[in-house]
Amino acid sequence: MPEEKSILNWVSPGDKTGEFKRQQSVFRSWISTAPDAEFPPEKNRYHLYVSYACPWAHRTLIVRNLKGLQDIIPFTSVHWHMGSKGWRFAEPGEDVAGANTSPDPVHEGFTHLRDIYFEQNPDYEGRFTVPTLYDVKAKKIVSNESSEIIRMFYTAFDDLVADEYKKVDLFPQKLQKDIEEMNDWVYNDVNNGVYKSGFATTQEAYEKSVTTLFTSLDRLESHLSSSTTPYLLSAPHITEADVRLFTTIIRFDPVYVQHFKCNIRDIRSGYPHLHTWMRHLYWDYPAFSETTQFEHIKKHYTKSHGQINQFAITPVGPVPDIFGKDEGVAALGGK
Ligand SMILES: N[C@@H](CCC(=O)N[C@@H](CS)C(=O)NCC(=O)O)C(=O)O
Repeated sequence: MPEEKSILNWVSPGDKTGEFKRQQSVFRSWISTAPDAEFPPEKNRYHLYVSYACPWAHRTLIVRNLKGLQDIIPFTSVHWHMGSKGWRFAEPGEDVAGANTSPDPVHEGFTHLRDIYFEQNPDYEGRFTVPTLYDVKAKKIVSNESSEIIRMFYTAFDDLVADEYKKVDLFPQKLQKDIEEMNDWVYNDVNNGVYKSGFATTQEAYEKSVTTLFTSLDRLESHLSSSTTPYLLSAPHITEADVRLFTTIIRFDPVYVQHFKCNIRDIRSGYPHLHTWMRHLYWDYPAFSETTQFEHIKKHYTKSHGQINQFAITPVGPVPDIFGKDEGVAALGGK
């Protein structure tokens, strides 16, 4: 494959700005209860392909769990390594950490996620990304945009889940405006900001992104310090804003601080409110802890990005990946 065509070139070699520019997702259909819907909600009809390493896919696993969709939407995680053909499935008999890290159970013989994209269109030229929500019956990709997949999960399957899950409202009417506003800057500066910092190929592009990232982390810290509840928007329960921020913050100390050079501060010693908020979600809600696989997270980034880490050595620390709920840096022996 010529260099400029490699999917592992995160900044196009011809781009003098050195800035990472994330592409728009291509598949944007919706699962809907409308009478004539192409993709109606049905148990076991849809398969969710994720990577435990990926923060965008992680959103969908958390929401699937919070909304009680585990028996309705099966999922498979790809192997943590991304090579020149993109994400691959585990091979038969291969031992990969985490539940559902099997070969593709839907398509016998498919070895890579991209095989599913080429099944749709042999001339497909977009990226082969997780999450991918796939309709097994129609053999079609419904969506590969996490922000939309999670919103489908909020309500589309409500007729199929128990009442306790129907009640889970991650996008309540009265907070929608606040959530959208926060999504806007948190997506650009934080969720995508770590990638813009880490993939930058000029000093200027890196510094611009990393400075914006930390300004926005400061803003989140101050936001949480005045929250009247343990959640981001002073809501009495988890909302979309918590889910979307969590998947970046949980990866921050283990990977982004060193691998993406996001090291002005770290979460555990520099952001007490974010640290408490993150550990509350992780330790008190299985939806967050059961879907977090630190081995995938650490190995994926450090062993897949040859341009950043030539020898693919995964740093041992930080230790631990996450502190216990009531521990802090002092647990390391410091005061
Ligand atoms: N906007 C997409 C982004 C998804 C995305 O970029 N996923 C990454 C993994 S973290 C991926 O699969 N990248 C493969 C590639 O770009 O080749 C979403 O939120 O669903």
